[in-house]
Amino acid sequence: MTPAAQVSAAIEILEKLADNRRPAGDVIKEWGLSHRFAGSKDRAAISSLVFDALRKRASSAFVMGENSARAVMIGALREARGLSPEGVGLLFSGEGHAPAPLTLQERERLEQGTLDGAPAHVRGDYPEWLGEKLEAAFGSEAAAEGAALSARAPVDLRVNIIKASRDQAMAKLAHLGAAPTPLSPFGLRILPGADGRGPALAAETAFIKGLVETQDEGSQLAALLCGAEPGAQILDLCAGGGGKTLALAAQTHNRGQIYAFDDDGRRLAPIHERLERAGVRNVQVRAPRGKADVLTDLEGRCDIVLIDAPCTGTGTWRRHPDAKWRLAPGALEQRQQDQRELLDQAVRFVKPKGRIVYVTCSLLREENEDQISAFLGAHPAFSALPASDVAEKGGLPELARFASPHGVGLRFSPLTSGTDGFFVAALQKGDVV
Ligand SMILES: C[S@@+](CC[C@H](N)C(=O)[O-])C[C@H]1O[C@@H](n2cnc3c(N)ncnc32)[C@H](O)[C@@H]1O
Repeated sequence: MTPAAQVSAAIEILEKLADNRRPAGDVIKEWGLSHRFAGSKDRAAISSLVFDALRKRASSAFVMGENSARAVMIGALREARGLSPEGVGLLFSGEGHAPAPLTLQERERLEQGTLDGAPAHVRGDYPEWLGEKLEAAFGSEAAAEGAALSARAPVDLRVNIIKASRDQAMAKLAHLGAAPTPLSPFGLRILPGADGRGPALAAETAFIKGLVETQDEGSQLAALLCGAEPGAQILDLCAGGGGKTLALAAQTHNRGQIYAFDDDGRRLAPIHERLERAGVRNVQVRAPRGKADVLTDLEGRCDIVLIDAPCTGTGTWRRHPDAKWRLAPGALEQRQQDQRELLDQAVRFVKPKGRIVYVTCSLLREENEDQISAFLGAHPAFSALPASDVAEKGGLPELARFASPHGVGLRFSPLTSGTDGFFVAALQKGDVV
């Protein structure tokens, strides 16, 4: 397919997405199945165009003065890809499978359209209904945070220190331009290409041999801030595919025991292969078994209970830009309910002086600081560790500068830390001295 035909396909997919709240990945896959002539490189290029347009959907529509899929694509070619009006015009030639030529008005908008006077939710490319909540979290920086969330994310890797040092892994990935991440001592970063596509990591020997795992730097920091020491008893209560479980196993140097649980057994499925590849030997996977309580034996025994809570994922919009437009207020309420229940459930596993580490990849106070203050109100036996103590325990005292301005915990975001958005709070059983 020509680049112009790929743009036509992206517009077709954006039209389908405008009518429903379906995940973009599903609609792109469907398009591929009904257009068999498109090869894998075409599909990747189309997917990248769709994601760029979704990242900048509101600002592109504003610049173009219209919110059709075509207008959003045209605007995003300028806003996300920096194409000149001439560059866009070359793609919109009307020849073959290219989209129809630019109208006079479209060209004019491309040349002169600006975000001057645009409201914060447009400048920040997020849904209007979330505006108040993001302002509660970020004040006058809400639009700037949103704009940072609407940029492309790099590919971050965590070096598996069970198998290699960061320098050794970096040398193996030098051909991809891998460089150290600024905050995590085990992170490597690979920047996306001009077309927005990342490297084919699954084919890399360093990945196949378990030297590296894909993990955003913010997620690496959240795992480090658990302060897990070799020999610790750790319950990873929302282990999912095991991203944090693997990081904790490396931090504990395979010593002690990590119990990986998730109430959705299907989500745990990839963990077995990942543990094997990483050379991890101190993880027990506790899959749910009907109504049986598979965690009873852990009551009162854990040094750390990690709750990597289900959340709105507002901190990961760089990687899942469709999620911001699909998010509905009801989903936020449901997640808050899940989080409250998980915090209550975690209590029974913590031993005296042990702690709950509560993590979300959300930026909303409702899912973060507010949850923690409600928990502390209901559970006087627990105290929040100050951000500086959490950072210290994680071996990264300099992270104390990310202390939340809204009370307990630490906050990371694309604008402040260059990572996905994450919130981390540690709640100790017993007084903090
Ligand atoms: C943010 S994801 C976990 C990601 C994972 N820890 C990682 O680092 O790759 C949240 C997980 O919580 C699980 N979950 C939701 N409600 C739960 C509950 N009540 N008990 C245990 N797990 C739950 C979901 O199935 C989902 O896999």
